[in-house]
Amino acid sequence: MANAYFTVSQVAAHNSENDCWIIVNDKVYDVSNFLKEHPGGKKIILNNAGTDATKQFNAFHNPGVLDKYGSLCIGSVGVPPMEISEQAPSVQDDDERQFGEMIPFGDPSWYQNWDSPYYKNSHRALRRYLRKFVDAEVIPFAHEWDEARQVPMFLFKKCSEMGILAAIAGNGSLPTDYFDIEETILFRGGDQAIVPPSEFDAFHSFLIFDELSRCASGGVLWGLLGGLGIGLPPILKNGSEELKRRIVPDVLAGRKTICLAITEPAAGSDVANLTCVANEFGDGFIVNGEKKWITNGTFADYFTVAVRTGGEGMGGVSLLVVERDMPGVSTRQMKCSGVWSSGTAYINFEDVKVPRSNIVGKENRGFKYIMHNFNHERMGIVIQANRLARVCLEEAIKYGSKRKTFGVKLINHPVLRNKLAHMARQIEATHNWIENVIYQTITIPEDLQMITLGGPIAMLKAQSTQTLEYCAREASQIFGGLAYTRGGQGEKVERIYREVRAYAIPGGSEEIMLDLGMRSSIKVAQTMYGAKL
Ligand code: HEM
Repeated sequence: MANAYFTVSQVAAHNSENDCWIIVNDKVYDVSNFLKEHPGGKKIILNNAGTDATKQFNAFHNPGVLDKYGSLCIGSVGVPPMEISEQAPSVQDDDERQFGEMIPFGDPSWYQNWDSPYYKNSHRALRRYLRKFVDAEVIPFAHEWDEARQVPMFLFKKCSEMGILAAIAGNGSLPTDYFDIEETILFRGGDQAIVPPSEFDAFHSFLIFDELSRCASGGVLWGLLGGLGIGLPPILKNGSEELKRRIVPDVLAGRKTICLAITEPAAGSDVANLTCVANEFGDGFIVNGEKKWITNGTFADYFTVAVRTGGEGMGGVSLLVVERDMPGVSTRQMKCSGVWSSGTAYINFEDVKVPRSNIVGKENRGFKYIMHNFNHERMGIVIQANRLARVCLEEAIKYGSKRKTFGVKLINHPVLRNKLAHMARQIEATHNWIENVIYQTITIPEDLQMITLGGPIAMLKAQSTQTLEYCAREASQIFGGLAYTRGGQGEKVERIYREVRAYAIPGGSEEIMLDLGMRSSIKVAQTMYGAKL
């Protein structure tokens, strides 16, 4: 029926409460049974029964609403298209210089006709694939999942099938020993793959985070990738082969989930002072302590836990994999301002017996592994924060182009354009810095990266979250009351505004990031580049 075609006068005949059709964007909707459920009321639709209500619809909704109510669509206005015998030539990948909706600064500049040295056809193909997925399968449900405080498990499976879980865990390389590349949508088929595995690089990982972040929900992003993105890499990098074989394939297949448990009620950014203790016990450890604000902790099967196995300070810290079904593990979901669907947990370990085979790498080397992981974690936060800021700008421009005050569209008020310009300049500056750093992660040897990139990445984190805070605030001002209510047209901006702190604090607070960034950069300049300071 959705392929049916109707004339305007056919639609006009359905204009009563029991038989009510409307046209929106050339599609015909039978809303007869929906009238009583319509959140905006029945009358307002009935006033437009049988007519083209596109203009009225657009004034009150985001276009995405219709994706969710697709079942109401019964066809289109007009006549069926003629059969085309030969397929029209498609746009060549190389020609895809324009991609997306062309809202100014609503996408990175290489989507909007600018040249870039960083991206190839495989990046363009990945971008196309992810956009379709996020538009159809994530954005329409983000609000629902957030309100339910849970990301559905089928999404893990779906992301595994695509190859996204493996791509994120590998951070710039694919952990091919632990998943079957030919089972994934993105990487199967060798050179013919959407992303040929031999071409996979850190810009593909960047794109995955960036495109997924268009869902405008830190809860969904962290719910899906927050635990895996930081909990699995230390195991992949430092764990014994036996530990990796036991854990990694299940997590990459979306059958099991993992999280990283470092922060404690009294130890956040000062990791070296953590108190959760693992004492030797037989051929293993007995773990006691608390962890707090642990992303995915509510549902994770595995916890990569920072524990004290030695003396005070950083030299006494190890990483240990604790499993949910080990006696003495309990978790409870915390009530946070934002990122509701990410399963943020408070965790108790009470006399949990953990076999020695679950230690990650060497005993008392955990601090180094954590520090190494931080660059990766922070870059994930940076990329998400900047896209969320971009979503705020995009939403504000779209809304400002339809909403009028005093007879003038919001974007035609200089005072509001000024806000948009300040948002755009910060987002673009941050984006260019991100690309520059990512390029260095490809060109600089890995052991040097920790030394030379640690400082800039720390500062970049502060840069991106301050940009996010600014954009979320200014977009909220532009949306007015709509950004003060959950759901509806201001849905994305309202949610992002609530999530700013979830980006500005974890992974290192802005204050610590800025100080660390400068301290480390001065040291690198003196010791490596010969600056006489
Ligand atoms: C297929 C047809 C329609 C669907 C599926 C639909 C769906 C919705 C939904 C889900 C909401 C809640 C807010 C949101 O999520 O955006 C809403 C609110 C609303 N709708 Fe509709 N709607 C339809 C048609 C219309 C039409 C034709 C009009 C006006 C002529 C209209 C006017 C409103 C108003 C005034 C609100 C309240 C907005 C607010 O709270 O600020 N709707 N609608």
